[in-house]
Order: sequence, then structure tokens, then C-alpha cells
Amino acid sequence: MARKPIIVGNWKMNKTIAETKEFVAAVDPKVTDKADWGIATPYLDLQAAKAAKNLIVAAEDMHFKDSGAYTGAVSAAMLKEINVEWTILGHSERRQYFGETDETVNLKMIQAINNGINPIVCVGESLEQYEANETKDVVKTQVVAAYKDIAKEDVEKTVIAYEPIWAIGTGKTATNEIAQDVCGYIRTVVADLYDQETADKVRIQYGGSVKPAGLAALLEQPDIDGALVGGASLQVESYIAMIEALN
Ligand SMILES: O=C(CO)COP(=O)(O)O
Repeated sequence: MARKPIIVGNWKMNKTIAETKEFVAAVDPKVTDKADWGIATPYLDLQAAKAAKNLIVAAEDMHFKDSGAYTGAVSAAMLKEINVEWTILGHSERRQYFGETDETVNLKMIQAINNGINPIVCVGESLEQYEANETKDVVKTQVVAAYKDIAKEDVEKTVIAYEPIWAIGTGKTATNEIAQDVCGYIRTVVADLYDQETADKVRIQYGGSVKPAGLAALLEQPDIDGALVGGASLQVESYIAMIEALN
């Protein structure tokens, strides 16, 4: 089953509007059709990022309500108005620092789908859970919760990012074997929730200290269809090095 790779840079809380313009001007013309390439940026940078003709532009989060008294939050309608059609949901940093729960991630998944926004939903275990051999239980619980009330025909609009928390920003990458094992398991969870055909269509990314040099081998894994990249997506040179790694 051929699934087009999807590689998205998660900028987290980095880059001003001016820096975004500079990055997009340098990187966007280099994008090839070997993969879907994207950047997830702070809200304030999104409109500048949309100058891109080739790059997917994603938000890093989105509220689950249409509007209302939610100081600091951004709605699906606000994203749609500037033609942002993707968002990350449930990143471990949102779960850790901003009180995101499996329940709010699910509400956001539903809100995203209802508004024509494609979610990249993040799952992954802590170091403690990894060491206690709880990885599969943890990601299963997160995936099952995230997809509650998501219809089968909508699953292929979503992307699942497996990001072991112990590999984020630490320079410690999961080996390709570990990443494949967990991503393959996630696909069986989706198959159990829906069916094999649906599971075969959904794209699953790995994230956690991905670097240009490791990208091609990572994508050779049968159940890894892309990457969610933090640090290595911030510099023009390293983003272009990822594009070139797949040429
Ligand atoms: O959290 C990540 C992407 O969402 C991974 O970040 P790093 O690539 O910096 O480890």
C-alpha cells in the first residue's frame, strides 16, 4: 500500500513573522513531490507562512469550541479564514504544559474534521513508561481516545505522529526498529477500531530528534510514512537537507 510520505516541521515557540517570511522564501521553491512537506508554526506566523505555494502550513493547536470566552485560544474558523487546513493536536508539550488531555484531544479532532482541517494527532510515552514496557498500552489508550466518534471515512484525512517523549529534543532517537514496531502496532490499533483498509490508508509519522541524515532510512520502515521534526526543521539548510535526502 503506497502512502505518500508526509514530513512536517514543528517550529514550537520559534520564529517571528520576519523569520518566517525568510524561511518560506528560501525553502518553498525547493519542495519536491517526493513527499508532502510542511511546517507547523506559531499562530502569529501562519499568515506569513501561507505565502508558500508548496509547503503545507499547519497550526500547532486549535480550540475545540467554535468561539467564546477562552482567552488566548484560536478557533477552527480563524484558521480556515486564512486557509490553514492542518493542525497538530495533542503534542506532548501541550499535554505536559497546557493541560491537554485525551478528552480535549478527541474534542479537537472532532472539531477539526467538522471544519475541514486535517489533524496530525500526537501520541507517545514518557521515559518512565518506556522503561516500564508500557509503550503500547499508552499509545493504544491515546489513539483509541483520539478517534472516539471519528467516522471511518474521515480517518484518512488524519495523520498520527508517534513521538516518544524521551526522544524529543534530547538527541536520543528511537531506533528505526523501535519506531517501526510502535508505528506498526498503532496501525493494528486503527485496524481494530475500523478495518484493515482504513488502517492501510492512514499515514503514521515518527517524531523525536529526527535529523536529515536519518530520514531516508526511517521512511524505509514499512509502517512509517513520515516525520514530525522539531529542531532540524528550524534552519533553512537542514530543512533543505531533508528534502534533498529524499531526492
Ligand atoms: O517534538 C517534536 C516534533 O513535534 C520533535 O522535536 P525534535 O525533533 O526537536 O526532537
